[in-house]
Amino acid sequence: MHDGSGRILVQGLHKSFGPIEAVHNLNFSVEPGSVTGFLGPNGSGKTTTLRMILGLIRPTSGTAYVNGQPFSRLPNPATVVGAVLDSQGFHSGQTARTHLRCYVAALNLPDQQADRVLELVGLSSAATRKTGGFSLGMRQRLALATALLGDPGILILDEPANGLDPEGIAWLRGFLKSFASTGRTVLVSSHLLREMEHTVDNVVIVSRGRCVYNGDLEQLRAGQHSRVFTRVSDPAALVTLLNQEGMTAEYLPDGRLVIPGTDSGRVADLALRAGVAVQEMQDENLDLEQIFFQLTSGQYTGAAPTGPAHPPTADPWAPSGHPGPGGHPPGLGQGYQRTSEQYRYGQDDNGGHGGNV
Ligand SMILES: Nc1ncnc2c1ncn2[C@@H]1O[C@H](COP(=O)(O)OP(=O)(O)OP(=O)(O)O)[C@@H](O)[C@H]1O
Repeated sequence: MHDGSGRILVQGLHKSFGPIEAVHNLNFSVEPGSVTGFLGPNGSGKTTTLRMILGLIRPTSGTAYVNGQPFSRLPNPATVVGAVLDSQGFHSGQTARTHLRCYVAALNLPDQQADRVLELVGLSSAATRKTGGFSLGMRQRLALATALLGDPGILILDEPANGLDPEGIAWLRGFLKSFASTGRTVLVSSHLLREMEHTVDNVVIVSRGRCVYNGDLEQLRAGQHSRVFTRVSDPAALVTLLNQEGMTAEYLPDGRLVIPGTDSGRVADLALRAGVAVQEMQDENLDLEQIFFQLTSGQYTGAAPTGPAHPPTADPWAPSGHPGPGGHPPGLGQGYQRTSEQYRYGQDDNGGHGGNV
């Protein structure tokens, strides 16, 4: 029997498709009573992970538990988990109600459950319309309605905001928050932080199949996410002292150093101790979007964040075939376009994803 906890637990999950390592040693839990965002750039392994949680593909190693059980062992899974991985699979000639009634029959539910879920997702007025004429937003709602048929305690949705207009996103936000507020569990993936920023309470952020942050969104926002750009007379001497103090620094192509997780006062003190002259110093505080970008090593190509501008110069960091200046969000500076490993000084113990964040 499942434990009824409403908890999703992912332990050491790993998936390779031949030479492609889609998911690498993922560990996280999703708790009931809150909305958890599963965030990461395209191709970072979100869908693969959700499919493993739902027992649709077998992990190379590791396990995912839902209510204390692997999904495949859940009795009556539709009453435990409602999932939407794809909102395209409707028969275009069927009405919304007929589509739902097929599932109602398969799940042995009362007929009126179809109309109940249509009402929950705000589609009652479209019950008799053929799904072929549905907008993307209506399809998303109908897919959600299908997932809700078994009155599940857990919802798992893959990119449910894709293609929704701002009104649709606001509706989805209200729906998911109210679902979670009744003590139920929501895990929702997105490659756009901005879409989910006001919807989720907790986030699991993945980049290249690895977890780079797992925790409270507010803590991520409130954490120490400042960095300093500086030009000094002897960068190597300053970097040596920074490293001794447990800090990291990177060289920018224009000769400046960028030092994450600190402020100009501390850097000035260290420069004095190192006996180097400071020629230029600038503080920068990262907003949430920039933090996300930094955590995902510049893989993120979502909505452009705002921030202090940096001089637009030819981008020597951009890998060939990738956009140069203008190909990355404005305001981030060139330091965020390249992979961190290429020019990082000092320690980096989390795979090069901005260890100070
Ligand atoms: N069936 C498969 N066969 C081979 N490679 C796959 C398969 N499924 C996924 N991949 C690869 O695994 C990696 C992770 O893909 P996945 O779809 O899980 O990422 P994602 O974060 O959901 O991306 P998106 O937001 O674009 O859907 C990608 O490199 C993808 O090409």
